[in-house]
Amino acid sequence: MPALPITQGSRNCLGPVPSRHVTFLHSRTVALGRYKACRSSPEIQGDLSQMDLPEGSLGLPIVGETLDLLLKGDSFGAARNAKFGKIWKTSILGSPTIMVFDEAACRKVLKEEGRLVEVIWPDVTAELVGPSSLNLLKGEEHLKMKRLLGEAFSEQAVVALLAELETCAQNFCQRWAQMGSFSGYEETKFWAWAMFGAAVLGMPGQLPTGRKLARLMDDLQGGFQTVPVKLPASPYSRALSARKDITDLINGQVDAMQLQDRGTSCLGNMLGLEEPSTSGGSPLSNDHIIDNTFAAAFGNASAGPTAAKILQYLAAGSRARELVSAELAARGSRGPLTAADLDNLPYTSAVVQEVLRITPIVPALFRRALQDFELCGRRVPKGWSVYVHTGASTQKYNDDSFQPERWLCPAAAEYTLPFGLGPRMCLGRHLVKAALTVLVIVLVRDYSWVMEDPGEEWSVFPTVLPKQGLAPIHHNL
Ligand code: HEM
Repeated sequence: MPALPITQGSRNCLGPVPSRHVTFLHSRTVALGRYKACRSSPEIQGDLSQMDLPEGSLGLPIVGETLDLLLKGDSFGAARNAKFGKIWKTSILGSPTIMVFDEAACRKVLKEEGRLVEVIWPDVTAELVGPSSLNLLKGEEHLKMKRLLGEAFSEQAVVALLAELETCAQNFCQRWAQMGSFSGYEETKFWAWAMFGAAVLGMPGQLPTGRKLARLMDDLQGGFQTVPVKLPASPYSRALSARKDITDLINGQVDAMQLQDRGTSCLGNMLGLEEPSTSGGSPLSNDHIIDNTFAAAFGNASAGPTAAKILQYLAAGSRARELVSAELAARGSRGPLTAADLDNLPYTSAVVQEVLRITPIVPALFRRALQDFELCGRRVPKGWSVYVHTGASTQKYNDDSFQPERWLCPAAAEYTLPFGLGPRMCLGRHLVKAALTVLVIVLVRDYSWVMEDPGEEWSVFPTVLPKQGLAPIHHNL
């Protein structure tokens, strides 16, 4: 995600910059009693000038604490959490920054998008994702487009895609069984892109689709992690060339849909959308369709690593696998999956929630303060970066336990915000939850596998990914 500082780009689900998810700041240890609990809503106050900034240090002039961050990686945030609590200041990657780990404060900041804070993206986002993408739209324009696109990615729209999601999951599970052993991280990436191809673009949910989109998206995302120099064969030129190839691919799908029928894909749904207007609606412009298909693709970059956790936690012998298996057996359904199947599998749904919670692939969201405001009794100054560590209370990488049961109790909603909150909440959440649930069902119902290293750790800085790629996994029928 970043020409932004490494961290800023990677943030949002978003995928942009998925290979630079900012995770080093998570809270392994929390200093109790060092911060004022954030109970009040973040209010703009008449005079905040007397209010203290959060504790912490801005480090050296210009470089701030960036070198410390690069040297210490994951422990950079953990050490400061232990010292300063759930809100502290630093200066990294050229920006004075407030780090927010308090769950209630995170929720409040995200809900105040557009009033107290706004999302920040690197300049190259306009070229790589597109100026009409949700990521770059702001204020009313963003809300209007989000509402409209919400119809193309709604729960109802996803129900119409269940057959495609099931076929795609079956294709990959069969492939993995035939492979005997494979790299879980790489293969779930291909699954994620084939799933995206099928559900969003109306392509076959098969390996060639997954491989092609994975390669193009790797090149495109590389554009966030390099200097934006357009020399032949430079990584940035490769990113722009990937953008062109994907645009051609989307246009090809649009032409085919207009000639035949729109089908049930999200792209087909977008073609049927009309921009609200007093003089009768007009179809969504081609720019909006293309750029928001890119926004969705960047979002989808988190789906593969999330699915990799399914392989890790539902391997043969795991308790979660036994309970999913028992739940599926009790339902006895063998025909194509239906919305009712997905609605009536509480433990299986809890497994998906837990897979999204543990080792979160999107651990922080990046904002800029639009004005001075108060948070947890401290002042957040206008213009500073604000890193919102969603689900911070549960981010204990490699030191956490997989317990789907936690989602079966009433307090479940407090555990994490895997899809963010407020106006910028994930557009693809219904789709990816359904896709992950279908993958869990097909895998556990029809296959079994063992992990060579069930306890394989995940690295968290600069990217959230399994240290050995979850390899190899041995599959048997
Ligand atoms: C496990 C997979 C996913 C995770 C964890 C995830 C997470 C998130 C999060 C946390 C945000 C909020 C970003 C912010 O507030 O700055 C977000 C936004 C977004 N996501 Fe996802 N996402 C996932 C999959 C998807 C998929 C499959 C799509 C589309 C098909 C998608 C499309 C988007 C878009 C377009 C936005 C931007 C929304 C806006 O700015 O209004 N995401 N996602």
